[in-house]
Amino acid sequence: MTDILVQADNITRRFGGLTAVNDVSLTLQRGQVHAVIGTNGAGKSTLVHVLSGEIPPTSGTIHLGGRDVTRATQPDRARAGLGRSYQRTTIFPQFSVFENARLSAQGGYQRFWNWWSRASTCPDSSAIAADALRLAGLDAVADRPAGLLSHGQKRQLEIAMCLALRPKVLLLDEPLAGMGAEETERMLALLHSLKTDHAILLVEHDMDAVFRVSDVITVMVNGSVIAKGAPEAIRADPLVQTAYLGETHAEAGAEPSAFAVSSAAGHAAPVQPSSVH
Ligand SMILES: Nc1ncnc2c1ncn2[C@@H]1O[C@H](COP(=O)(O)OP(=O)(O)OP(=O)(O)O)[C@@H](O)[C@H]1O
Repeated sequence: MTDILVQADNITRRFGGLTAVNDVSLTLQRGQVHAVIGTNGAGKSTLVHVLSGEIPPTSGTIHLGGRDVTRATQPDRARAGLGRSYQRTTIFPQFSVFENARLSAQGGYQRFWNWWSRASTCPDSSAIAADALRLAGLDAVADRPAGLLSHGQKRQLEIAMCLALRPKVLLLDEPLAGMGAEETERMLALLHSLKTDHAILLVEHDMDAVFRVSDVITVMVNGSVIAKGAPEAIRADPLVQTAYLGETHAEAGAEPSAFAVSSAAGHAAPVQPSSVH
């Protein structure tokens, strides 16, 4: 059985005369975090929108688990195992953390409607929600109103709500935005633990985090892929250095400041799975 869950081939997306995504191909594989990085306006979010089914590609094809979903709707792709988180928070603040996860589970769990029983007593969606909260490291705060969570915990809850739909693939658009150092560590540990059973696409501006957690990195500039490979290869790629720094710096052999790593040894610290709370 192949572990390639998503195969996108030659994706192009135009907005009028602007080519936001230009002939991009990528695969998402179970067990891997595949990051897509690039300067502002490079086309990263547009690519995520196309993969999730929010907008159609102008051309190209997308296969999910071997099935052609290029023209499938967003709900159809979600049912086929594609989950996504958004840059904005999408939780119900007045509901408890558990209720948020359960509502999400109910959205994805299909059963004959039972008119006379309360939705909150549905054992299936409750079990799925509890599972998703445990995976996301939020079981200890399950009863808290979601609006009272810290920013980092809210982002974890979004991922839990995504997990409650029981996806095989996670498309994560800037999950670290606005997070402090401790929250970032927790989220990286969560991504590290989730990749065992999922294929993860990560769009993220925090380069230190990207280089620590990713197995594969695709670099986009002006809609096109200029490099793809393991983090070490991407860090050393002259084309990438030029794109991020400008030619003069790259020729002088400087490391792009965006790729600077935080550890004293000069290597990014590995993610510690045990730090998921
Ligand atoms: N709905 C739209 N209509 C017209 N142009 C769009 C639309 N969405 C995106 N674009 C344009 O497509 C290009 C790529 O945008 P996109 O948001 O995908 O880039 P990005 O790499 O995600 O940028 P950022 O890192 O700033 O979020 C930009 O020039 C943007 O202005």
